[in-house]
Amino acid sequence: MSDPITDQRLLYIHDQLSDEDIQREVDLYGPLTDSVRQLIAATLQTEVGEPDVRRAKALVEEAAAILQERAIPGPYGVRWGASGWKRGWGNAADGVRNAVAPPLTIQTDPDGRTWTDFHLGPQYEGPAGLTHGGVSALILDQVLGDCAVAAGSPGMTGTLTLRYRKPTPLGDLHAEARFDRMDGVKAIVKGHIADAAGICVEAEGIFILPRWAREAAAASTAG
Ligand SMILES: CCCCCCCCCC(=O)SCCNC(=O)CCNC(=O)[C@H](O)C(C)(C)COP(=O)(O)OP(=O)(O)OC[C@H]1O[C@@H](n2cnc3c(N)ncnc32)[C@H](O)[C@@H]1OP(=O)(O)O
Repeated sequence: MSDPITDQRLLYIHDQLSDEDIQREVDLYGPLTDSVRQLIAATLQTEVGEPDVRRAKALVEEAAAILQERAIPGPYGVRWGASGWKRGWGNAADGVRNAVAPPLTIQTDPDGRTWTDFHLGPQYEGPAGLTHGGVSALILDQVLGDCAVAAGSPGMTGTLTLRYRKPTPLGDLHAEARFDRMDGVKAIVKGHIADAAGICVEAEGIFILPRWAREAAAASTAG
């Protein structure tokens, strides 16, 4: 018997929610996620005294207990409403309900260029005062992956190759990607992260629709 926690296919869910219901959820959970994001930065930056730290801890635990009273048992998955509105709200890079996400708001131009202007706070630090290299990889994985989707070739990341050309500061940054070419079932996408002075990290990604999804797509076309 399949288990929704371990069988990825069961986490692609068509729940038929209306756009109005989805918008209500965005309006409810978006601000909650922003508050938790503020909390993460405040936890890192606070210099208040011990009693206030202990009081804050108790309040955070109380909030967590309220939210856990009724909760899904595992990942959020990817869900679609009745109109096709897609919600990857658990996504670590751009999930509406994921306070770990910077978050990214990714846009695609008519010519297929996919891009985002975003801000990295102190919680994304690696080297002193600079962006963690793994966080750069997270962002580029998402932006390049969305570019593959926009090009009509969605897929899992098979290979992501990065070149860290110069240190990436924290703060205001820009990432973008362009579809390069298809090589059989592999979509090749290239992109970068830049600060105001230029490119910090270059990336090339190979995105592949998993075999099970290719077979399902072929079966539905044949049917
Ligand atoms: C359904 C869409 C979902 C979109 C979600 C986007 C989320 C954001 C991006 C991510 O974070 S994805 C998470 C990180 N990636 C993974 O966890 C992927 C784990 N690996 C896999 O699931 C499979 O290995 C993979 C889908 C990448 C390939 O499996 P397949 O069974 O489809 O590969 P197959 O053996 O049929 O090979 C097809 C072609 O791809 C090539 N290939 C396979 N794995 C590769 C790889 N890892 N890198 C580069 N090329 C690869 C393979 O050589 C072959 O090339 P040729 O057609 O030229 O012969």
